[in-house]
Amino acid sequence: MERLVKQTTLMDIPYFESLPSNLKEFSFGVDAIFGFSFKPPIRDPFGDILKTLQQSKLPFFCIDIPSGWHVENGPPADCDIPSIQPDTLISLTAPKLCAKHFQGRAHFLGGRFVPEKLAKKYSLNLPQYPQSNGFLRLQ
Ligand SMILES: NC(=O)C1=CN([C@@H]2O[C@H](COP(=O)(O)OP(=O)(O)OC[C@H]3O[C@@H](n4cnc5c(N)ncnc54)[C@H](OP(=O)(O)O)[C@@H]3O)[C@@H](O)[C@H]2O)[C@H](O)CC1
Repeated sequence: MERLVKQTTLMDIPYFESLPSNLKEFSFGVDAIFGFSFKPPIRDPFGDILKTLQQSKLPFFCIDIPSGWHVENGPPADCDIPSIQPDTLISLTAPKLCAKHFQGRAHFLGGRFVPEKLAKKYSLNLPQYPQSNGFLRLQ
């Protein structure tokens, strides 16, 4: 049985010790398991975890890189390899190449903290954020 644990440090966010079995009762999921350091093939126990999340059909808000995707190549070519298909993608600082494979509903960019000098140095083509907003919708 799943046990909800109360975290006593940091932000005091409660978490489950194991994946809840009633995923269908949730309205959406936030996927922040892996980022740009993920190197396929996926290792245990994350394969089963991603498979369960994928089969839940929940809409996922993916942070930066959808879990199971390669930072540049995107989702695995073999559809039997589990990965998260984002409903919404929230890229950080700049969209990574894998975002070209995004087919979901909305794509946002967040992380307005790159100094102009640095953006010029690395030829980063970053969009203009409206007013003082810290994020914007790309698609
Ligand atoms: N740092 C910045 O300036 C920015 C970071 N951004 C985002 O933040 C994440 C942080 O990424 P990172 O700390 O590199 O870690 P990851 O989230 O990518 O995960 C690394 C862990 O994943 C394990 N791993 C890797 N491959 C596999 C695999 N095939 N199977 C299972 N586990 C895997 C890895 O384990 P190791 O044993 O291999 O070390 C790590 O534990 C970054 O990704 C960005 O999304 C923003 O871009 C803003 C700027």
